[in-house]
Amino acid sequence: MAFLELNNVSKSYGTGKDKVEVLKDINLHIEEGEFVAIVGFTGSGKTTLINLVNGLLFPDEGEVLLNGKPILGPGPDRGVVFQNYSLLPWLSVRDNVKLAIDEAYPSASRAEKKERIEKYVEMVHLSHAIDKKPAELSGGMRQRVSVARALAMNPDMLLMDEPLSALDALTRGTLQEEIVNIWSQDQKTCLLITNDVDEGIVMADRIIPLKPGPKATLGPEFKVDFERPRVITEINKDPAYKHLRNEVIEYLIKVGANRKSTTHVDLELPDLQPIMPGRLQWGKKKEKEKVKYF
Ligand SMILES: Nc1ncnc2c1ncn2[C@@H]1O[C@H](COP(=O)(O)OP(=O)(O)OP(=O)(O)O)[C@@H](O)[C@H]1O
Repeated sequence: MAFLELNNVSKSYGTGKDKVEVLKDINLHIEEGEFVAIVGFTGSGKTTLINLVNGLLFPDEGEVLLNGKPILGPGPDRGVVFQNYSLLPWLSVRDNVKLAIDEAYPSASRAEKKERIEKYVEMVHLSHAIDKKPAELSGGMRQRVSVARALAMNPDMLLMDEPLSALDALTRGTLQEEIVNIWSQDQKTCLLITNDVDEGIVMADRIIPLKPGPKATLGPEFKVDFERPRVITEINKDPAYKHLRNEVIEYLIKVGANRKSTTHVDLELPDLQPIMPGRLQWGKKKEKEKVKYF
């Protein structure tokens, strides 16, 4: 039994002639401690898929099981990081994180909660900004708060729905590295939704494409065997990296073209960019980032 199981899951919105069949026959098994990236096209149903795991949606057919039990709703066992940060603007960093801790540890003492808040805010390098409000933070800092808030609940699983897609390449790279570092310390099970193949390769153990919808289903998995920590400036010189990247991209282009020829719908491809010298070199620029945030 896998830690997370989606068995023959289908999900539609609407009824009658307005019915949209978004996901069809999704089968996904994730082992405890594994980091899986789902990479897919805009509008293919990635958020629908993560909401089925989060417990905000329920399948029309099939089952979603966590630790062998059906998911009945959201819970502190699953921490979620969204694309749009979803912080409460009138609360400080401290109080945004506290909200999550209050939910996950309602009977903890005030001192225990304080210690926990400070530990996770420090983990994402934001101690200096703990009393600031979201409006006083950059996009990258806000996303760090989201990550701290999700982790502070000590969830069994971290769900990330395109958490970094609104960030610039440097901040994105730094946060990818930080999330992976935290993941490797805590060995949470992670499900990442992304439209960036490089992000999947740098972060995940497996990349699984979600084919374009309607009736989107999962494609074949691509194993990512590179040793960790993965530094993009190192692995992008590796022919195996280029080979894997091209394999995933070629697959996505192929399924995108097939779907386009049968549906007459204009598909927006995921973020497929050629490898450029200097792109995503956060390994080198991390020091600069530190100067900015510490
Ligand atoms: N509540 C809803 N009611 C009706 N249709 C919906 C609803 N939510 C999503 N859809 C439709 O389902 C499809 C998949 O949406 P979803 O948000 O899961 O895709 P996505 O892959 O996450 O997209 P994006 O990459 O643009 O965020 C889209 O066609 C969308 O319009």
